[in-house]
Amino acid sequence: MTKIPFQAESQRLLELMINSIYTHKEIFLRELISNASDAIDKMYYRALTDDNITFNREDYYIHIQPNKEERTLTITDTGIGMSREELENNLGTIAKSGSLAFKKEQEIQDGHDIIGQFGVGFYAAFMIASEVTVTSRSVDETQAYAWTSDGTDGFSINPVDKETIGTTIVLKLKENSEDETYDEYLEEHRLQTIVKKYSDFIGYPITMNVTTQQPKDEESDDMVEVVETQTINSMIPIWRKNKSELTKEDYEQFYQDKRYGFDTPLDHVHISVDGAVRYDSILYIPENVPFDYYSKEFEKGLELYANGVLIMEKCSDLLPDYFSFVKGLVDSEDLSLNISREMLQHDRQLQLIAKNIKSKIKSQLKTMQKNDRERYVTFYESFGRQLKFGVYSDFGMNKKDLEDLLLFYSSHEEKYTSLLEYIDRMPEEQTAIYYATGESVQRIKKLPQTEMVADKGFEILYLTEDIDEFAIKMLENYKEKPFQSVSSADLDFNEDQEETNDDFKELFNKMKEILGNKVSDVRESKRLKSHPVVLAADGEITIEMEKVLQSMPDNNQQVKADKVLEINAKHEVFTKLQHADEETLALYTNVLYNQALLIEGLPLEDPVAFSQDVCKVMI
Ligand SMILES: Nc1ncnc2c1ncn2[C@@H]1O[C@H](COP(=O)(O)OP(=O)(O)OP(=O)(O)O)[C@@H](O)[C@H]1O
Repeated sequence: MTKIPFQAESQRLLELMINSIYTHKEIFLRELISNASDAIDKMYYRALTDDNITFNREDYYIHIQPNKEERTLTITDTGIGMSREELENNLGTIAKSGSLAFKKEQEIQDGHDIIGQFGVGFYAAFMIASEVTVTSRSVDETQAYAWTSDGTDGFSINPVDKETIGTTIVLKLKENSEDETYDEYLEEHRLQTIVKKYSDFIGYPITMNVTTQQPKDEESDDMVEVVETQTINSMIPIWRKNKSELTKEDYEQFYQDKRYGFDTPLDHVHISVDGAVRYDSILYIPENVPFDYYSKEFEKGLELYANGVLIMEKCSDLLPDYFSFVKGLVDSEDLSLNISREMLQHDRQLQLIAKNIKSKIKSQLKTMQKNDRERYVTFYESFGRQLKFGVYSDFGMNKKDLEDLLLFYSSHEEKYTSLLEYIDRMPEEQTAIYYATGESVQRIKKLPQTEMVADKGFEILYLTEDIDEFAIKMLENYKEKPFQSVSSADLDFNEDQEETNDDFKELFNKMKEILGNKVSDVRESKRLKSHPVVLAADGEITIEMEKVLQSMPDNNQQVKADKVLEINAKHEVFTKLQHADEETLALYTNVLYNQALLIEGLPLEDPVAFSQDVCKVMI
């Protein structure tokens, strides 16, 4: 039989893994058991929709058998099996395409990365085996096939006899070397320990023929070796266990086993509800942003089990988009097993669970925000953006749910603050929540607009992300305090300032004429102290929003802020303007306007003309 080569990328990953110095080689068993358990799940699920198949739970198991003489370890399952094509496709391709391209080779130091991020599952077998044979018979076929490979260049597939449906994997262990003894995977006790450690919660019995010493007969002291088949896992899924029996490490281990992420979760919630709807759930808040989180490929959702049987891997209806980073599962006795995806959407039980879960996540995050700020900031730096999207999307429908979870970097002690903390610190005479937008905190701090507000002793929120101002605009106010941009043209807390005098007005009109429709108005500034000029915006669209909208690929080019050029009448430059002849006034006006654009981080319309204007001023 000719050899079929591995796909190029699989081949490369395989080499990396076989030769990796990955120290936790024992996880190969977890991978194979987990595949076996999935295969039985599939069988169970199939039985629900196919009347020709009956599923008796007792008939389904995973059996592990070491053979010391032959140095083999065999893992058998009674799952759904694989056809010839499935063997070729499923075991010929490693992980998802593009995964190697994503991870640069030098970043893969110990294999941990590959296993964690992409789930190379089955291939982990080659860390300990020099040859792997997978004999499988699919539920849909009478002919079985054997897939064999030494993991180097390819595999072969041959028809073989197999009476029962399911899969048997024989691992021919590698020869022991100076650094590694592979014989340990032939020891019953070692295998039992690995199963207990990683696969205890698997919902089907994991059996093994275990040798024990027993008295020869009741009266005798003589012992004999007895071999009996034992179930070595407890079969109670972790989510059905009592919270008090579980440690933080158990939850973290489960997170890793389930490959919810490669990181250590920041927090978890274990919920057991026994009310109008009964369910158990474990939810995790990851620490790191998954590599595909902001791509189209990312699918949100929780695993959904109906009474211990996995019926959906990513049930998206269980999570609102703004909590799409949450990982975990829900298991409910009340869900019907053969429910379709479409029906599930309208299922009342599921809607109740989703609602419940949403408020649990919210309160968990609030608690973290209150009790462990450092951890919350880590969370927020990863996923705060998603919360702000949540405030903004669906026409602000969820803003009340989310406003207390938001943090903004603030001028007060230069750290993150919640909105509640902000208003608690507000002096009595302050009526609004002030914010300033810009590319970075450093840049915002230097904005002329912030000067007067800061001088008044009012705290300013520094908004540096694209989404920030959109979210703020959607919120409108927080506990009845309106949000006010320090750049907005109607910012006015200098009540005692006199009306702009008529002479000034005439000058401003002339300047407006010079600038034409580049600005909607030229006015005296009420916010500037030491700077001569600034741009403000009239109306709903701010300059920062204009920048964001213009940078988007859709046709937002038309959306422009109504820009107002504000002049500081107390600045020396203003006296110059007052005494300038027509030509000089045009020159100064253009220079000032361009300076204002630069301060805002807006592009100059004609940099060359600006440079020439500056030279003219200097000469
Ligand atoms: N024991 C088995 N019975 C039936 N199908 C199997 C078995 N083992 C593997 N497969 C099939 O081979 C595929 C590839 O397995 P592999 O472990 O490489 O990745 P995976 O299980 O899909 O992903 P991951 O390991 O990341 O969860 C599986 O998706 C499954 O379809």
